[in-house]
Amino acid sequence: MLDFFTILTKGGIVLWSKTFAPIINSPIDALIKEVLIEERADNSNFVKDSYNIKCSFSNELDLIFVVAYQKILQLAYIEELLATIKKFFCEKFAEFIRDTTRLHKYAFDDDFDSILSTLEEKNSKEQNKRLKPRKFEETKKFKDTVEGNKKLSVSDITKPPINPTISEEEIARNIEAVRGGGKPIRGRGNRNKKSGNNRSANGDFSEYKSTKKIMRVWDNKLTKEEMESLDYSSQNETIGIASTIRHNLVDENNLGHRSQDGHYEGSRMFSFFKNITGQKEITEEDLTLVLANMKEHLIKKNVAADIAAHLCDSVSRTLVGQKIGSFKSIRSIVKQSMESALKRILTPKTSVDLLRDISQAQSESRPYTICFIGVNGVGKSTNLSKTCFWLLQNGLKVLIAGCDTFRSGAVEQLKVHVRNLNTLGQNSVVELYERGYGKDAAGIAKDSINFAKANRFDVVLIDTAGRMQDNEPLMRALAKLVTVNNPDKIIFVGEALVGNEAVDQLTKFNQALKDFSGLQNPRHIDGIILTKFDTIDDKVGAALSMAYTTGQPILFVGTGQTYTDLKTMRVGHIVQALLKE
Ligand SMILES: Nc1nc2c(ncn2[C@@H]2O[C@H](COP(=O)(O)OP(=O)(O)OP(=O)(O)O)[C@@H](O)[C@H]2O)c(=O)[nH]1
Repeated sequence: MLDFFTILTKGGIVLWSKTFAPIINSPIDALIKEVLIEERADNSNFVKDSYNIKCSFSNELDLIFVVAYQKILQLAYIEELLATIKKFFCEKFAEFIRDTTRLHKYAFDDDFDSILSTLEEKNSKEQNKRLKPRKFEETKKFKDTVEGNKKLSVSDITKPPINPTISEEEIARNIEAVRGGGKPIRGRGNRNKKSGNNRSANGDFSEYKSTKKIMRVWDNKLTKEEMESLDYSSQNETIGIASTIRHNLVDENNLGHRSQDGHYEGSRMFSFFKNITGQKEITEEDLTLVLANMKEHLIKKNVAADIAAHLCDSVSRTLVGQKIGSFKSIRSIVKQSMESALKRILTPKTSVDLLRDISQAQSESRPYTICFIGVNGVGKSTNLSKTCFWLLQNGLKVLIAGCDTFRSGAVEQLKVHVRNLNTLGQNSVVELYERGYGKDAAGIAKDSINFAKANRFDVVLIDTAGRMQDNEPLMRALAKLVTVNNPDKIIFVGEALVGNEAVDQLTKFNQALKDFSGLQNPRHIDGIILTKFDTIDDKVGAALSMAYTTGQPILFVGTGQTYTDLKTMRVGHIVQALLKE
């Protein structure tokens, strides 16, 4: 009659369960989501698809007892079953439940079967009584039917009483019966299962609940039910039917597994249970699966794999041992904690107010110098020009230093930008300082700064050649340029398209600045411009990887190929995009 019964902690650990029929569409998932997690009104009764699901809570031991059965059934004993199982289980296993230092086996199958059969038997007797004509004659309904010619429906007769209240005495009586103090309880079909010392040799467990063995009396006074219960003649046929039913109704791929103590553990449903949590301390085990999913998710968003792993480890360290409120899913807690971690990483720790810094330099009567570095083709020259446009819009006088003396066409590219920018701004003043190709870039940068100082430029933007992070001679040349000129800001220009590569680039650029500078206090990357942001949809992981690797802010993001496609980064937007499913 039942489809499923489970006992789990509010922390989501299934202590014991029994599946009577394949569960379709996982109604328990819906129960957890709609009733428990979202804390909808009446959280002990729930109808989902073809199921009625009822649960009962033991607040003392933080347990949930859940039963599912077909909603077309009117099972009058469900409340009583839940109450009896709850009391019995809590009493029997209280010590185990409270001891969270290790896993315990909850050998509860036989007790459960006995309680269920007691109640089923009791219920069927009560129904039989109600169905006896003598009783009907006494009922008003019967009189109405006779007098008013009204027909009785089956449900009029069999419907369970609404909101039956189960007394403590009744529950105690049920338990007493199961423990052996009561009358024999008839088995429910698993007679050949060896499950206790009190079983008779032939597997019939009518004696099971009594410590004293009661022999069957083989007289001819068997009731119809007793006759049926002893008739195994159709067993082979039943097996055949069962295999057909299994074939048609059970998705073998979706079957769960059997636990060490032989309990069937469904697949999806259980994993969902593991995600709910009550007033308990979070353990590493609770987090494993959710964090593995989170790591996968971040990597899909293009976060470098190592960084995704570090972040998940740090979230785990933060959460393990924390006490958390009832029915919050581990997933939502992890998400919340990850959100804070992401915000922390992405929020600038140093000033991103370039205009204020420039104004400071103005007050010192010197040009503010910014050096753009990065690997080949990432958009250094283009985004240097966009930055220049922004500075010009702010009324500043800008000198661009053409220090890419390596790639042919680099200087001409800058000339075009300077011409464009001068045309665009009404009172803009931007000039290019260049000495062609093949010369020492560090020297050209130095000359340009001197020129800027002499000619009262507010800012010098130094364009450098693109170089791969493993090219030592070029990295040495870059370190020299930085050492000689000591720019106010070293901006790393990186593509938003990179994944794992981002970490390698940044680490090696910083390492080169340190190793090849010959300075006691070497410089490092001060900020980042993330280019081609318009091409990555929500795969914004590079922003995180770069900020994490350098500990420096993303000053701007490049969002296209025009001068206005330079935006300041909104931390909230990046975090949202990173966590978006
Ligand atoms: N979609 C898009 N394209 C960009 C963006 N920034 C730069 N680009 C394009 O990227 C290409 C390379 O840009 P450059 O500025 O020449 O790159 P670079 O880093 O100076 O190149 P090297 O000097 O060879 O290292 C050009 O076609 C740019 O138009 C951006 O934010 N979005």
